[in-house]
Amino acid sequence: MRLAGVGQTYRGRGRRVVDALADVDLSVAAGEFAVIVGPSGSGKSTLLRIVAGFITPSRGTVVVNGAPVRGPGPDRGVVFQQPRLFPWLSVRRNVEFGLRGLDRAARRARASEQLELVGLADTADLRPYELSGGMQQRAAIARALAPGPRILLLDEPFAALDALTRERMQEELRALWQVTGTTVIFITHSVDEAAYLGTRIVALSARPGRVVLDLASDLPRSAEPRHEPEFVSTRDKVLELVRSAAR
Ligand SMILES: Nc1ncnc2c1ncn2[C@@H]1O[C@H](COP(=O)(O)OP(=O)(O)OP(=O)(O)O)[C@@H](O)[C@H]1O
Repeated sequence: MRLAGVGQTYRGRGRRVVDALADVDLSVAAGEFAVIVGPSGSGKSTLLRIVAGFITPSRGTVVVNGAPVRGPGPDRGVVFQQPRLFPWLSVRRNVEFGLRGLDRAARRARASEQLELVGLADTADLRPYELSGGMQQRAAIARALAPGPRILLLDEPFAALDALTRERMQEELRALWQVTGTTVIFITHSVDEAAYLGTRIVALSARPGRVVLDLASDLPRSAEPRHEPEFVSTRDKVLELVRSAAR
């Protein structure tokens, strides 16, 4: 995935103009777990929506898997802060939703595989509202992964969860990333989350968002990675830059 000179200016009603992103150059290699962190309003969601193909940027080019992005596609799966599951469909049917090209048996098999992967095999026939928030978000991740995207885009997926569930989900997502080999682009405003998850941490400045830090990170995955000195030093480095860029 490569962004070159990407800028986004929103033109609202009347003369309201918002410069959300300015001149972003960013390459994410296949298999990376890239976390984009920045203060509120730094254009993180805008950047994700551009890569997803939901919006065409005002300036610059976006290339995914060697082809320019012209809209959403099955090569990119998206997970939002709210799970956005269809309440009238079972969990299984929600996961099958993005698999319309396949026949019924193949859809079912693929959905079962994904539900197994996220630990929801036993709840496949329930409706989303019968699941906890963390389980709903796992179902949303299974739905996004079901078509086998090359890139998984997540926009603050754990922000609405309680602290313990959030930590568990972070660990599960790391494990999923390791088994699937999917490239991950993860948006957060939490510096801790960025330092914990990313193999690559990209920090954006306050509006308009510009890249102010692009750091490779290789935390030792011990029993308590958050207690490792590497975690603390990465977090402090990111925090300092995000703070000074927000001023
Ligand atoms: N569709 C839109 N029309 C007009 N302005 C918009 C639109 N979407 C976003 N903006 C503005 O662009 C700026 C960047 O928004 P964006 O949601 O990308 O930032 P963010 O870093 O994800 O913020 P947060 O962490 O608060 O979610 C904000 O000032 C926002 O008000």
